[in-house]
Amino acid sequence: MKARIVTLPGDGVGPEVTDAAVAVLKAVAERSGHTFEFESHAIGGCAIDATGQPLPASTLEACKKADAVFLGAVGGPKWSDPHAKVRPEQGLLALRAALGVFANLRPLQVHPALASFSPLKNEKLKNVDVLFVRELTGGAYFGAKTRTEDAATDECKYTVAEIERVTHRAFELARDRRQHVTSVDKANVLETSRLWRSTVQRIAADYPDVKLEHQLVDSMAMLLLTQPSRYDVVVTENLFGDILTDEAAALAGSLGLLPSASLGAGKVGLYEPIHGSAPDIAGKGIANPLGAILSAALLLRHSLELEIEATTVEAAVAQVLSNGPYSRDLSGNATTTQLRDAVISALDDVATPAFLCGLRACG
Ligand SMILES: NC(=O)c1ccc[n+]([C@@H]2O[C@H](COP(=O)([O-])OP(=O)(O)OC[C@H]3O[C@@H](n4cnc5c(N)ncnc54)[C@H](O)[C@@H]3O)[C@@H](O)[C@H]2O)c1
Ligand SMILES: CC(C)[C@H](C(=O)O)[C@@H](O)C(=O)O
Ligand SMILES: [Mg+2]
Repeated sequence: MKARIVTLPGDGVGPEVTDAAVAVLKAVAERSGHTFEFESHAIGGCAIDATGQPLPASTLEACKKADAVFLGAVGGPKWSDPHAKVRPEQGLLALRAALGVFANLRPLQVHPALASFSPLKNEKLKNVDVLFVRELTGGAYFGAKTRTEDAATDECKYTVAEIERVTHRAFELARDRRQHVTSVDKANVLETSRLWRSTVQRIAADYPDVKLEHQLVDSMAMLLLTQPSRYDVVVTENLFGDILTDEAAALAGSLGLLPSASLGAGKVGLYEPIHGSAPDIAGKGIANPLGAILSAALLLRHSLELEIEATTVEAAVAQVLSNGPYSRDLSGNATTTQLRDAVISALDDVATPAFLCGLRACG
């Protein structure tokens, strides 16, 4: 197949991990006979420096025309003045809104070789396989903001329609997994959460084969650490999902490991590792690229519908996690490019005839 992929490397370690993900996608294309065309555009702090805007119109236009968009990370201390009028993160939020990608899928699995990096004991790490479905285009991130000398507000608003569409997505995903949805809210305090809970409860009636439970976000933060294998699909609002998934990454062993796919009703998906621009390690060539590479696998699966190719990349990453090399966040010495090359070389070990044929209908 032929696909056009827009890359938005962004700031800090963003370009370093994007380079690795693109190299893996190119290696997949070479081996399976697909043609992927890449086009890079500016977003975030580097776009502010170049154009004054965190999401230049030319970047957004290119993203809307693409088959899929891959983003590294945005932000950093250079653009973090609390009084700044424009911020890199605004570019990312505007992009998510413009693409209408309301469902942010963040899968968590724990590789057995990384058990010692997790705060959990071995027994509790067994069978951890959680899919977070984070609402991505509503809530406090997108409500009205006010600021005076001595006060500030961020409105948190959700409409029924916004809750319904992400809930449907979560239940559909649960049907193909272990038929269990946990909806996380703060319904004991927040009106938006009470609307969330009643809407999720109503939608659940359309999916009698899927079990629903509700959990308050504060206790969920604890349960995620103490009983992670209890959870299958976890659906929650924007801010809670942001926080819980960084916590989830700690269970996996490093923030550098978790991927994400942001999907909407339209064709274009946005793919990014869940970590940020990691200013403390940027430019050193030591960022862990595996979250970015796994995001590329999600791109293959969800936007290009190349399931065999996606599974092959995931198997290659799993092989690297079993055998090494490991990056600094996992107590190794491997650089970002060494990890990238190790994954590409592992592709050849795990490749199946179906992968090598791609859509060329060989044999
Ligand atoms: N999607 C995004 O673009 C995104 C996501 C989160 C944060 N940010 C932005 O990134 C900037 C820095 O935020 P932060 O420091 O709170 O979070 P961060 O995720 O950038 O870093 C947190 C910690 O995790 C480490 N880390 C992150 N990614 C890593 C990787 N791939 N390999 C190894 N270690 C890694 C960092 O070195 C740091 O110690 C902020 O401007 C924030 O807004 C952007
Ligand atoms: C950079 C920031 C706007 C972003 C978010 O909060 O959504 C990030 O933390 C993430 O998890 O993708
Ligand atoms: Mg985050």
